[in-house]
Amino acid sequence: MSAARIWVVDDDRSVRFVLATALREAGYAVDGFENAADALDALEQRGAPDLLFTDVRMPGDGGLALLEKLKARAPALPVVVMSAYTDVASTAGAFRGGAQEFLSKPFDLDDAVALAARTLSTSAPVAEPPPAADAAPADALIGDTPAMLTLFRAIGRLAQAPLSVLVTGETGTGKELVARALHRESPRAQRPFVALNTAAIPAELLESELFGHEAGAFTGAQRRHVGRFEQADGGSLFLDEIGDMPLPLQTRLLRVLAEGEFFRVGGRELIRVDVRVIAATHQDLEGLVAQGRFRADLLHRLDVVRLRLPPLRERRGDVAQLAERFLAAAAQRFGTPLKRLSKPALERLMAHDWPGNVRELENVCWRLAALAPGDAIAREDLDQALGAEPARAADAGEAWEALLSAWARAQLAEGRANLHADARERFDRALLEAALAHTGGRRTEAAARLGLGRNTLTRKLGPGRKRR
Ligand SMILES: Nc1ncnc2c1ncn2[C@@H]1O[C@H](COP(=O)(O)OP(=O)(O)OP(=O)(O)O)[C@@H](O)[C@H]1O
Repeated sequence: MSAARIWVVDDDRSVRFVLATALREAGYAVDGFENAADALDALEQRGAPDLLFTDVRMPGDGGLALLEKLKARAPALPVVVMSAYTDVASTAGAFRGGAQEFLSKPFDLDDAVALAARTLSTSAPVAEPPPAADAAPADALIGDTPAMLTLFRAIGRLAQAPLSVLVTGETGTGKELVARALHRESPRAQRPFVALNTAAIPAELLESELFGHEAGAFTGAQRRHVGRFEQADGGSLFLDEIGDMPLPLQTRLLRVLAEGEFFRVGGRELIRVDVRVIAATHQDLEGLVAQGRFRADLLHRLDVVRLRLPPLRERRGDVAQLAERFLAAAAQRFGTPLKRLSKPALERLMAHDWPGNVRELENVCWRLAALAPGDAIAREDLDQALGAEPARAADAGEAWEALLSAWARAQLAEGRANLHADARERFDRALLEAALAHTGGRRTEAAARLGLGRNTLTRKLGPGRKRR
C-alpha cells in the first residue's frame, strides 16, 4: 500500500520544515506549500491528498479561505487548521468551515503526528457548514493556558453539534460564559439564549418558570406566562446549578427532554419546542446520584458531553491576561486612566489561590481600579484589595460605596460638572439592569422588585433602550 499523502500549507518555512520532516519520519508522503494559491494549483494538477494541514494567517488567502475553496473542490479532504490564535471564534470558525481538527501553535511534533494518524483513520466527509455567526463577541473567553486552549477547541467543535452539554467547574470559573459561547457559535446563534439559575428561584415557582402557566393555574397566576423552554425555542436554554433542582421537577424535565413537548402548568395545549439544553453545576452530580438526590437518567441525558472548567489556581498563567482585561474594562467604565500592575503586584496575584476564581479576580481588579492611588498598582495595594475580598454578598455593599466614592473623587479631580446627575443615571442603570436580568427581562416584575412603578421604570429605561 502506498503511503498516505499529506500537504502542509504554511508561510512559515520552519514550521513547514519541522512538521513535514516529522510526518515523513512517520512514513507519510509529504509536500509543503508556502501559500494557499500554490496548494490549490497542485490540487488542480494532481488531485487531492489524503490530509492537509493549513496555517490560518498567511499572505494572500488565509487558511479559512483556503478551507472554503477546498471544501468546494474536494469536500472529502480532511483539513487540520493550525493557528497561534486559539480563541473560541477561531476554533468555531475553523470547525464551521468544515475543518476536521484544530491544532494550536506552538504544538508538540509527536502530538501533530498522532493527530495526522487519527484524522486519516477516522476521516469522513463533513456536513454542509452552517452560515457564519457574528464576529468579535464582547464577552469573549480569555485564556491561553493549555487547559483553556483545549476547552476552546472543544467549544468550537461542540457548538456545531446539537448535543446536550454539561459544564462543570467551581463557582466563578466561567460556566455561563462557556454556555454563551456554545450558543453564539452554533447554528442557533440568531435565536434566543435563555438562562435560568435553578438555585435562585424558589422551588415552588421553578416549574412554571421553566414550562410556563395558564391564567388561573394557581393562586396569583392572573395571566398566561410563557416559560423559559418556550422562550428558548429554536435557541439554547442554560440551566445553571442544575444540581439544586428538586427531584419531582427533575422527573418532569427528563420527560420533556425525552419527548420535546410539554403542557404549561394548568394548560391543555401540547407545546412542542426545539431547544438545546446546556446545564451547569459546581456540584458532584455523581455524588448526588449516589445519595439519591439527583436522577441518574437525567444526568445521562444532560451529560452527553462534559466540559470541565479548571479552577483559576490550576491555570495561573491566565491571571495576567485576565487582570489586564478587567482593569481596562474598569477604567473604561469609570472614565479613569488605565492602571497597570507592577511586577510585584502581578506576582502577588499569581500566588493567590482564588477560591472565587475568575469572578474573584474580576472583583479585585475593579476594586484596584477604583482604589489604588497612581497609575501603577503596587504590591501593597494588592494586600489591601485581596484582604478585602468580600466573602459574602452583604459585603459587596461596602465595596460598592468605596468604589462610588473613588469614582466621585476621580471625577471631581478632573473638574467634571453635573456629577450628581451622572451618578444618578449610572445608579439607576445598574439597578434596572440587575433587576431586569433577575426577572429575565420582565419589566413589571423588575419594577415590583425594585419598589418602583412600571411607568417609572419604563421612563428611566429611556426611549433608546431596546425591549428585551
Ligand atoms: N475565561 C474568562 N475570560 C473572561 N472572563 C471570564 C472568564 N471566565 C469567567 N469570566 C468572568 O468571570 C465572571 C464569572 O463567570 P461566570 O458567571 O460565567 O461563572 P460561573 O462559573 O457561571 O459562576 P457560578 O457557578 O457562580 O454561576 C463573569 O463576569 C465572567 O465574565
